[in-house]
Amino acid sequence: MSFLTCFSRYRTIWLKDLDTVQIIDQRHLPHEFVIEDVLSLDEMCVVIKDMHVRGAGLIGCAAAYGMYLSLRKLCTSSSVEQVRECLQNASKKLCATRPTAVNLRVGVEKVGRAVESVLGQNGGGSVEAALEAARKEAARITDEDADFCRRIGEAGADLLQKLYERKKSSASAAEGELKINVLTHCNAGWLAFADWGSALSPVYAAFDKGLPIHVWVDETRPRNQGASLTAWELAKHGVAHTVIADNAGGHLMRTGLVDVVITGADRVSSGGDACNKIGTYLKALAAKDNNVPFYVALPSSTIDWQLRDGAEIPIEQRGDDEVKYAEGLCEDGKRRRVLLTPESSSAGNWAFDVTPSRLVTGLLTERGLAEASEEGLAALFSEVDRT
Ligand SMILES: CSC[C@H]1O[C@H](OP(=O)(O)O)[C@H](O)[C@@H]1O
Repeated sequence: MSFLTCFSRYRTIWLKDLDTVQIIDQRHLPHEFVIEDVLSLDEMCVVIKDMHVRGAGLIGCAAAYGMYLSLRKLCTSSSVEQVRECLQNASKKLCATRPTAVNLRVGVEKVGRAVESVLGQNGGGSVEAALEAARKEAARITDEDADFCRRIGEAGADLLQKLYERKKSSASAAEGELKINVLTHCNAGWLAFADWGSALSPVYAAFDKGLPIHVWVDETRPRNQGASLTAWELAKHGVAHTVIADNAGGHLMRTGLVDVVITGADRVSSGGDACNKIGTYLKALAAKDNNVPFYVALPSSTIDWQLRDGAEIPIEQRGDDEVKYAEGLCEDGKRRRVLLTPESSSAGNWAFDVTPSRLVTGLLTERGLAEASEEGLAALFSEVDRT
């Protein structure tokens, strides 16, 4: 079995046995592949907050399994009231870990509702029934996340194919030299979801169909998810890519080296504003100025139907050490953290920004492409109750 085949068999989260959730601890990538056992709600909160797992879809799945793990600690004779209390406490703790990606809150709420539906039956249900309902719902959310992302890939590959055909008909380069250049920011690949990814899923689907494709990978300071995770994923899949400094994108767009920008999102408002990793907004501005299409790829679980204006999305601020220090593998093969700034300097660490819908060419969802507007999203998801 090749290295690639080996990794393509992994999802990012799974249940090993009824007491143990397993995850890939992404802090060690790209240099080490480490699987971590998560045994309790409190451990899951640390895993999410300290970003052993990250990415909107994946933290939604992790939070759902966190709700399940909280119930594992109850004794079988616990009352319905104790089950409800336990879930309320778990929900509060999980929602406090990372505030921006809406998938986390949605995962927590869905498990809460699934458990409530069995508790409500015949005036009271057992702890076993509650546990089984929570486990099933967490698994369902995870499967759905993977399935939505796979479908985003199919829709996005068609889009990339069309861009390629257009480029072929207008380009002077020989066909053998033609390729589609995608620029992406942060990591919205399979590591950020249960599987496949959002922004990278179209890249994988197009590559697997034989489309010549190359990806410009923003390093994505301060945590470098592009340099360490996106580059690792693409390398494992065999996709040609080049890691670039975060500030290079504007120059590349201006000199015709980018055909399309595709990013993920942590929360999209019902009006089509897209909140994503800090720096995304600047890429969207540069894309607009250079007529480069700018797509945001997301499963519908990332849409916050209750929030119309992206300016209201809570922006997570993380510790200043993430900006002041960089971490990596040294020449002696050891991993170290080094200080980049004067010891006394303070640093600001806004983790996300919001790109207004007017800068977004389209939203790539599991149901296909939507215009980035209230009308565009409503047309694709007409069944959703927006009240
Ligand atoms: C929507 S998936 C990937 C998404 O998650 C990243 O954030 P983080 O690594 O802080 O969890 C980033 O915004 C990506 O686009």
